[in-house]
Amino acid sequence: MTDTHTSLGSAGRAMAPPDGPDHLPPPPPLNVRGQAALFLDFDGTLVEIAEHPDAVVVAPHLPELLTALSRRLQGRMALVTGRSIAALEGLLGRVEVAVAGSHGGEFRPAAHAGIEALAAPLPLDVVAALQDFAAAHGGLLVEPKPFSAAIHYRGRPEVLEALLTCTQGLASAKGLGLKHGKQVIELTMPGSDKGSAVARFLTLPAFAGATPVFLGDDVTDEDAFHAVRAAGGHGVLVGAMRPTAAAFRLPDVAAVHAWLEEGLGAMAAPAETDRENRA
Ligand SMILES: O=P(O)(O)OC[C@H]1O[C@H](O[C@H]2O[C@H](CO)[C@@H](O)[C@H](O)[C@H]2O)[C@H](O)[C@@H](O)[C@@H]1O
Repeated sequence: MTDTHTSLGSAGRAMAPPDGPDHLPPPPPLNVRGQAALFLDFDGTLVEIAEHPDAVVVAPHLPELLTALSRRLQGRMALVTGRSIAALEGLLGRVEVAVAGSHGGEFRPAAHAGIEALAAPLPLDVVAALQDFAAAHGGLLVEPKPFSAAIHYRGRPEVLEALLTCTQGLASAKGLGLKHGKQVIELTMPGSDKGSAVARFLTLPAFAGATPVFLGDDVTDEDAFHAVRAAGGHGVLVGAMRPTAAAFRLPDVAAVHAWLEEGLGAMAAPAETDRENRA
């Protein structure tokens, strides 16, 4: 099944460059000696897309890989997902990594910190309106989150036009953001997206002076690609080529895992780095 979605970032920016290259090179190895900061999307980047949000398969080594990377980067790493943090941890377990969830609506600034709300809760009547639409159209999946709600139309492309009319009306009436991802439309509280989440991480002491890298597959990751570019870093598009603000590309989830493992393998543990610095 193809994943059709809009060609605009969620902030409505055209993804640069619209007439840009038809291919992008693979990213350089993670800059282990420098001050790399690593930001990772989840669905389509760390796990393959599945027919249902609960059906994704987490590779057994993935939680350990993420925790090890975060430690080696001395906390300069975060997962930045459209899922709620609770849903993410339901799949991954409690990984020791900073996280932004619900498209930047919720924020855990460090591995062992509490979760901060960066947006007001979505009004309950918005979720009810999406559930009414879902019931009237053969039972689409509605995924409520603390600061956004997703309605999935995977396998039901015929409802897209009506769904866009419904969600655009709700977004306009309630002053909400609308994100059109892979076979999903999400309504979000205004003022937060993956770009604002990355920018917030970069203000934290742990990320000071870091050169950020963001890996993501979906158009909703374009806000984050813009944010890392603005901070002197770069985005890595995962999947098929499309107009994007990313500078590099990896073809699939397997290539992402291989790139992360290569980066981890090349990294000296902090204790070893200290020894090298003293030598
Ligand atoms: O930002 P992400 O971590 O990539 O999350 C984006 C959305 O991912 C999930 O939906 C997508 O993945 C599902 C499982 O592969 C798939 O069935 C669905 O069609 C995709 O849109 C998740 O359910 C959403 O809440 C996330 O916002």
